[in-house]
Amino acid sequence: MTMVFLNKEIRDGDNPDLTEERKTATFDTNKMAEVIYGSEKLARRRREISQAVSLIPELADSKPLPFLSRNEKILESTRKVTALNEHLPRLINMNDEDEAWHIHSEVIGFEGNPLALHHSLFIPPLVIQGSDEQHEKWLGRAKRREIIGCYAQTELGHGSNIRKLETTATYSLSTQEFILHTPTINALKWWPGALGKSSNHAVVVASLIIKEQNYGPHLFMVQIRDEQSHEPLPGIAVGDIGPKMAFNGADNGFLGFNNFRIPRGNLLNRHCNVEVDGTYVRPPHDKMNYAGMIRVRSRMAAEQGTFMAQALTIAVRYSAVRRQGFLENKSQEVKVLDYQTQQHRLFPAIARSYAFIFCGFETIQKYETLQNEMNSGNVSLMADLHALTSGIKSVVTYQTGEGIEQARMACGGHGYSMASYISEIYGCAIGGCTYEGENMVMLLQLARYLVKSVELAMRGKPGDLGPMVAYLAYPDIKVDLVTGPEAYVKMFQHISKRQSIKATEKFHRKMESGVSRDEAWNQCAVELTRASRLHTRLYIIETFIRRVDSIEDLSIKMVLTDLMNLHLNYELLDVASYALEDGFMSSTQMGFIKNQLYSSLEKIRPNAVSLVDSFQFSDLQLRSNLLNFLFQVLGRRDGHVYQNLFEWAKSSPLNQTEVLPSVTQYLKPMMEKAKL
Ligand SMILES: CCCCC/C=C/C/C=C\C/C=C\CC/C=C/C(=O)SCCNC(=O)CCNC(=O)[C@H](O)C(C)(C)COP(=O)(O)OP(=O)(O)OC[C@H]1O[C@@H](n2cnc3c(N)ncnc32)[C@H](O)[C@@H]1OP(=O)(O)O
Ligand SMILES: Cc1cc2nc3c(=O)[nH]c(=O)nc-3n(C[C@H](O)[C@H](O)[C@H](O)COP(=O)(O)OP(=O)(O)OC[C@H]3O[C@@H](n4cnc5c(N)ncnc54)[C@H](O)[C@@H]3O)c2cc1C
Repeated sequence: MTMVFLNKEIRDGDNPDLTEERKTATFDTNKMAEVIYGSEKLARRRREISQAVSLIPELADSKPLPFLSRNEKILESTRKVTALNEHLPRLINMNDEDEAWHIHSEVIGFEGNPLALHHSLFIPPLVIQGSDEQHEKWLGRAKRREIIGCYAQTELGHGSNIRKLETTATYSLSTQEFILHTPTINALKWWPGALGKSSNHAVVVASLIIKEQNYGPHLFMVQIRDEQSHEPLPGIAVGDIGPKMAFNGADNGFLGFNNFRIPRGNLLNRHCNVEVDGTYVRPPHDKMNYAGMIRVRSRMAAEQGTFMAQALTIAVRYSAVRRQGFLENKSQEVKVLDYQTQQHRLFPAIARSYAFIFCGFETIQKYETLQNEMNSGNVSLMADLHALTSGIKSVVTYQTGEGIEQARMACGGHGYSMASYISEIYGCAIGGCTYEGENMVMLLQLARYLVKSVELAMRGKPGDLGPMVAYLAYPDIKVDLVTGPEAYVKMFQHISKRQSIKATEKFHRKMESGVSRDEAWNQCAVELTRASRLHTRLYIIETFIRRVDSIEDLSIKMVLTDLMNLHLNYELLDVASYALEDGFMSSTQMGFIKNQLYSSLEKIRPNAVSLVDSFQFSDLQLRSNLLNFLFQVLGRRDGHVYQNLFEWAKSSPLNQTEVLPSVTQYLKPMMEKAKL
């Protein structure tokens, strides 16, 4: 059986415009996939999994998802995820999180499903915060999916400020239980994915109260529904919070407790504990209970890079088959991908997708190191990684939203149709600006770290700065951008350093003028968030350069160098005003950057389709299902867009009858009345 991804193997039936694009590539997409996903084995496994899934009819969508009601979406996503469950052990390595993620996104798409958070937010905190005994009790059951869980932290009244969560877990000395209680409407848990209708367990975050003292947010394992009847247990109110911008195949929920009792052993107590007599045993780090959030944020760069890559695959392929307008040759309209404006819309976003994925691999590895260190009691890396991942999650989610929106606009009218699938990807990805820490809030967390680092540098202690911020103490030496990437890094370092120092100095001046610390912080917050973004963008650039440096295959290195140069020039141009302001960058350099950018667009043009093909998303993943639905969508690999759009429209439920009730009940009488 042939794999459907090779650019060498060009299928006869493909749109000739796309075939032509694939022939111009200077590299092999399978080789590029190895670089994107980390190794030959990982890339091959993804292809094998996609191939295997495409051969199992019950894993295909039974209808185009946008035509389903909310109830149907939940039913359909649950049907698919439970069918998938049956096949999983045969299709993937069950201990491999990346394989699990890949296969779920193949089968489920972006609509969400009632088990998505079971694996990403219920099991991980149990692993991280639960003791061996607690693993024994719940982990096996959770992994076997005997129980379904979610992560219930956010409340109606509080999401960002976790210290003010109002759900209480009060220790009862007499019964050695915790009493969970929701004192007000505001204290209802609100938002947790899969809580509304599907889960029967939840990791609940509640303020721990012992002898009237509040010890802050802690994690508790709570059974919320009966395992047989699935009815909520007495003392529990639970339900769905209604439709959302996206994720409508998932049941985000609310949850309230009325003096609901759980055993003392349900406090997840690997790192902290409440002893029988109510003695509190502190964790080794104050924010140990937040470790799970660092984990999720550390995965967001790669995740969001992949979301953007999917939208770009759709937009770039479509742009290569969409012909409109003329350039020099007036006998044939051009592919819209030949317009410089179209390239400027799409190619920098392709570069960012690659950059985010490369950066993501580094942050995931950093988290794994942290996890190992934490397991042996060393929490010294937590602050650095919290700062880094706070910045990264904020920058990548925002820029991914921008990139996907550009991809949609680049598809013109058809991008606005749900047949493009881009709006669904956008709805899901843009949620990332909010979930796992609202972006501004997280940028301000990184800013705390930057301000402290600048203060250290100011106090003449550059040796105390961690490697990520060492540049804050570097001297300013002008650079010649012609010399290559290192000069770009130095220019970016100058910009980032200057903004961090400016924001810190402003903060200090405010306090010196008598403004309180908190108020001064607020009055500098915009400048502080700017510093955080610049620092993070610098970090992403550095990870991109590191990755390209490490590549041995020459053809891959050359095209990735083009992509990296595009990224460097695009990013620097975007923030150039910071360096022009103090004369660090000259207007001649500014002109150089622009010219480099335009020349990068030209260099990338012949490789554009193959750069997105290299992500190796199957048509199923892009909701262009090969088995059941030959008529979806814009991003299909074979490029046959128009006839499939027509089939898509014909399948709309509105077209199942010629005359709708809206006409007979309202329009017809109106027109009749007008004739009288
Ligand atoms: C299956 C495939 C299908 C494809 C489709 C699907 C795909 C999408 C995939 C997933 C998406 C689906 C669903 C999304 C699920 C979302 C879940 C959630 O959102 S869970 C809830 C997340 N909530 C948050 O993130 C809340 C954010 N707030 C906070 O983290 C804290 O409140 C905040 C802002 C950090 C402040 O905490 P606070 O206790 O008040 O601390 P201070 O600000 O006072 O800081 C004190 C010091 O502590 C340091 N700190 C803070 N946090 C940490 C930490 N985690 N680690 C280490 N240190 C930390 C802080 O820096 C301060 O240090 P200094 O005093 O400055 O030294
Ligand atoms: C799709 C989705 C899935 C989710 N899944 C889950 C889940 O599974 N489990 C769960 O527990 N939660 C979940 N959440 C909730 C999510 O984590 C919170 O919505 C998020 O942390 C933001 O908190 P908030 O809603 O309180 O926003 P708010 O904090 O109310 O934000 C509103 C505005 O106030 C600003 N703001 C707030 N505090 C500050 C500050 N200190 N400084 C400056 N500005 C500030 C913000 O920047 C924002 O502009 C989910 C949310 C979404 C959208």
